[in-house]
Amino acid sequence: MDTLVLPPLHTASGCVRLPGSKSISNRMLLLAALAEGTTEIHDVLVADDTQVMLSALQKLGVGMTAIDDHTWRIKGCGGDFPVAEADLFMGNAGTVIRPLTAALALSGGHYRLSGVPRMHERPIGDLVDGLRQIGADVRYTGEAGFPPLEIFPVTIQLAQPIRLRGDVSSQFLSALLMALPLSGQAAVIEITTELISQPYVEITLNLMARFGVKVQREGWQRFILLAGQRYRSPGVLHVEGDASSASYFLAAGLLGGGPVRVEGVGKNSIQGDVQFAYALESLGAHIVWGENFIEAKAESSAAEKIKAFDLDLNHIPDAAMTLAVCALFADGRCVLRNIGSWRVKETDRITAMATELRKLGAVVETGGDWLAISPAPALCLPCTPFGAPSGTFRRNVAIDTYDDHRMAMCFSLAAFAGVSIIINDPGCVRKTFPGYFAALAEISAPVIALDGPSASGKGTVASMVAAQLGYHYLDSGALYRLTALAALRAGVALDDAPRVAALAAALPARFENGRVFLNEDDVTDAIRTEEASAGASRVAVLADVRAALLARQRAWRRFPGLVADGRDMGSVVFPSATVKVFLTASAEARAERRYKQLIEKGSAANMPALLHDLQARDERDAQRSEAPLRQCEDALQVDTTLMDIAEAVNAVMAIVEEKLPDAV
Ligand SMILES: O=C(O)C1=C[C@@H](OP(=O)(O)O)[C@@H](O)[C@H](O)C1
Ligand SMILES: C=C(OP(=O)(O)O)C(=O)O
Repeated sequence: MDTLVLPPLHTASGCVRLPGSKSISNRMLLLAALAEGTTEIHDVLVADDTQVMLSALQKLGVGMTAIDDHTWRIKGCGGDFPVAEADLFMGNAGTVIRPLTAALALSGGHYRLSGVPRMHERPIGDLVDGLRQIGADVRYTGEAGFPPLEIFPVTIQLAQPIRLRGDVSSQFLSALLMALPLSGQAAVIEITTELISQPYVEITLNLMARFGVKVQREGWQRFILLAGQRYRSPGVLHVEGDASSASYFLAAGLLGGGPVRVEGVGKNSIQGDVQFAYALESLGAHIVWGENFIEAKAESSAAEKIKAFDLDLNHIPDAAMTLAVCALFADGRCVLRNIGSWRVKETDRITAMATELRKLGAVVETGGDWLAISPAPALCLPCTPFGAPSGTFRRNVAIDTYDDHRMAMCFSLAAFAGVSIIINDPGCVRKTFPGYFAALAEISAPVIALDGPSASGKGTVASMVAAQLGYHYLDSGALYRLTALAALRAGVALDDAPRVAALAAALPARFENGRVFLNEDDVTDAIRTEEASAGASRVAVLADVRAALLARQRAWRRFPGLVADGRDMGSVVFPSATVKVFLTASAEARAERRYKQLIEKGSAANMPALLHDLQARDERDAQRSEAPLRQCEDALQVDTTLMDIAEAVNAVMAIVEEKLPDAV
């Protein structure tokens, strides 16, 4: 089995661009297929659950074109699927099997729907009961009440109100609501129980309205659809960022100090899971709402535990799991109520959560629909940005994830206790967020920023420190050299900022085993020539180029950590770096090192000229308006004038040991 070892995490800050919402993506894709006209949907989630929907629609003969990974053009078929008989694979996607069962039951075809073994344990009986009341012929081919299913063509009759249970999953109501307009008849749904997860039904009603179908709602008990309503394409649609996925980063903002900003959802989101932010506020987070972002940070900079809570979380069943892991950091017993639906999701989440939280030392009580968590005294830590005590709590605990993406994602947050956590089968996040761990690393993986003037030895020292720690290594100067080389090779003038920046943004660069490639071309030596060096220094003054390379450099921040060397690592690229070192040496010492290097290579060298060049370069680097070379206030200086390489590495390692003891 694959495992991921997360290092102890201490701080989190930065910005995460959220992937598209699963709930919105799958609804929009289906409604676009059921509509008349062509719909272009942007920012569609790329993950297993949406792939299941796309593959099913494709198999049903719906006309679909991928404009790019995230953008689909769907030619609606008005509910009349071109393929009238098919076997469809539903994976473990509730947002696919429930709505498609209803839509196919009304479509007049013959279909078989099956999924992964866990899908065959997830109930669908209430939906099938509802569909049978209108004459649908849906049969269980395995155990009654559960997929797999077989659907036969019939004539639908909507004489009576449909009586539907709403206490197992809201997806049954959403599914019926989305399918009923296909009948063209008037319809009434009466909910015979409490309706859980209500905000998801609001998403359904909102998106149906965008496709031109209105539903009258009387409380959460009666839903009325007038006859003759048909879905019509609204043209172009955008999917919001996923609010459930946002919960992990917002929680990281609280546990790791923050601020952490998620982009793609904001105060006008149609997803109920944005209400997670209010719950987090009651734990002590400071939340800022924007039009298209939410930001979280710890309320106070003093060492404080987060506040214990007792909350009804029926409205945010998915994001609620994130709160269960936050409870590890609370100052008392926390209770999560009204979460019975957890038992029938990707796994029995109440049991799974209790089992894994106990491994971390928490005392956990469970009921049919609730969970209470009393953190182990050792895990009752002050918020870790302010320094976690070490050595007293369980480290290297292996967390089982039960093929449940949310188990993997929310337990990653336990690493903010300053302990390393092993996530078993981390790939299960592919259900809704394949890039989750990369995104988490970008805001939380430890960074050691090593800045300094040219020839200070920072490249050699940084790569040796990275090797000792088992960290990744970013040679940011190489990116500027690569950009210059790419421009020279493409015949682009080095001061043509827009064109050089475009090259930088799309640089087909690879770093492998100490070699550097542009496409398939090994350019390790080519980027070290005088021409490339001079070019690098020219393109590095262009603001557009620096901006284009910023995201690329930040993407280097991966677990277990990063050593980054350059001139603006601590000031611009990784301002929240845990360790910042300014590595310097007298101009004379640096010129002498250069001189020796050149002589060793058999090149001609002239000491006074080298010294003059270095001083001129220092001056240029310090004076430039974009990210000038300077020592950050929070950086420690290491002067290597009188040191050899081993001594310089030791000096940096001593700082790392002090600031990041668990890395060494
Ligand atoms: O309709 C939806 O998009 C969803 C509804 C919720 O399920 P329940 O209604 O079963 O709680 C939620 O847990 C699921 O991830 C997505
Ligand atoms: C419950 C979930 O998924 P599904 O859509 O399969 O119900 C979930 O994503 O947490």
